[in-house]
Amino acid sequence: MRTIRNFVGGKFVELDHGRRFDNVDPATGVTFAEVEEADEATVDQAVTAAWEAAGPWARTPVRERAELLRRVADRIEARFEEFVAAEVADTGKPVALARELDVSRAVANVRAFADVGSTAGQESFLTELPGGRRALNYAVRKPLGVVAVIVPWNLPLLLLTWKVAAALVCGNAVVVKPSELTPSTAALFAEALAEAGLPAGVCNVVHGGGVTGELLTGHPGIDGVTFTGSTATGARVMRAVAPRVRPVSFELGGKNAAIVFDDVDLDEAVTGLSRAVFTNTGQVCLCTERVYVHRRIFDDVAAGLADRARELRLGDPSDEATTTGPLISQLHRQKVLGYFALAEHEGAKVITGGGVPDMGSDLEDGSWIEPTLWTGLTNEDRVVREEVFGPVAALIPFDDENEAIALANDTDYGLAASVWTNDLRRGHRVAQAMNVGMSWVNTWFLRDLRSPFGGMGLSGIGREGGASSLHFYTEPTNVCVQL
Ligand SMILES: NC(=O)C1=CN([C@@H]2O[C@H](COP(=O)(O)OP(=O)(O)OC[C@H]3O[C@@H](n4cnc5c(N)ncnc54)[C@H](O)[C@@H]3O)[C@@H](O)[C@H]2O)C=CC1
Ligand SMILES: O=C(O)/C=C/C=C(\O)C(=O)O
Repeated sequence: MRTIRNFVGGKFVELDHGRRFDNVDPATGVTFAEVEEADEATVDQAVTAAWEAAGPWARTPVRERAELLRRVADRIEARFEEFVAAEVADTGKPVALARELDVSRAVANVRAFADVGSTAGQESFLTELPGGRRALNYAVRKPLGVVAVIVPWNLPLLLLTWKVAAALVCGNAVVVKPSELTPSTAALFAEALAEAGLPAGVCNVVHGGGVTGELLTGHPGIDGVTFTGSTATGARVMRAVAPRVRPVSFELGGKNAAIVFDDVDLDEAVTGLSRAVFTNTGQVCLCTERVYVHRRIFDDVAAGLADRARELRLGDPSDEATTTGPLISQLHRQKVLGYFALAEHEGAKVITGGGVPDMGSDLEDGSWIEPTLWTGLTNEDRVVREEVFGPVAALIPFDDENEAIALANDTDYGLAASVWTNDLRRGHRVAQAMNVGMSWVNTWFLRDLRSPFGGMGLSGIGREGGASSLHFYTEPTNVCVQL
């Protein structure tokens, strides 16, 4: 069986402590690789390698750093299908989705940050003082140093490249910890870095779960942490870095709302909502789990969305026609099934799904789940308040715009929202009234990588993307020169 190793100081290292964990295909339940777990010494070596590489890398001209990143993007593109296969094996997601979303976005992320980083300007102000004196203020941005990058299992390569490319173009060195459930594309990415000629130690990859994560975030050599994952783990990371007061960037969970007004083109809205609820088996932080629908079209939207759910093709992820894979693990399925039971206990009417599908003998040990829609719930119910992170949504009627806004904003999260209407003014007005980091009108998950991305409330701290990433991954020193 293949062994996935840690990448430290530009090399894959073999550990002799014997601690390994299984890499399981969630579509079949079959273990197909094993992974060496990074212990304290390995994490320390990775941080030390990063620390030693950080100075020379920061002094490398930004256009050279950007050029190197473009070579990394070329290497991912050259090995595109290998990356796709690795992502499919780790996550069980359909091959078409891995191509269209995960690996394409990885290439785009790396190129986007090469561009953003190498074309960024700096702030400057001409300061005019009483008596005609003048001064020039300008800010020089410096990398943080060594950044810990901790990413989850739902979009493993997309999220890894989103953070690593931005950190590197800014002149930081990084230590990345992918999820223990999805280590494969991080290992391939390390190979792509070496092929592109990234100096040893600038990017290191350590494997493991929460224990390895804590060794990394608690390491005194870490100068900043960027994390995507659950709110509970985000809080633990914050506690780990608090004694050394290091900057954090957190993109956490969501309980995202869609608002559907009665002037929509029904077919178009239902198609968009179906993407928003079911993409990646509902395992995207941006996925919609609350759909507020104008009462006049409530039954039509519910019926239309239920039809779309039934049309999804669950099956072998390597089949080009498959639209929907399993959940990431049996453990996660137990959590989602717990919410199915809770929804029924809270009085939900299940309009489609609600259980475990019969997938036939080859896939029966996978963590499959039925796309599920509920009506009959209110904002008081726990399933309407807590993140499920599965292919589920509650549909709730409203009577007017103000009520819809109040219902959508009635949450402790604040990541994303979508508004569906053909009234231009209402679209802008309601999108702006959402207490979220990202608000879409008549679409969902349409991304411009230069835009700020992140959430408020329990959904996170800070923004990444475009200039927001450059701000997080650097510290400005303001210089004031009297003229
Ligand atoms: N993007 C998102 O919004 C995501 C949300 N989730 C939510 O979180 C729930 C739990 O999923 P998990 O895999 O347990 O997410 P998690 O937040 O615990 O895991 C994310 C990453 O953090 C690492 N990690 C875990 N404990 C850590 C610690 N103490 N210090 C540093 N790193 C640590 C994990 O190994 C993984 O790499 C899901 O059911 C879902 O609701 C999960 C993944 C992504
Ligand atoms: O488009 C992006 O940059 C990110 C999308 C999704 C997540 O961050 C997530 O699911 O965690």
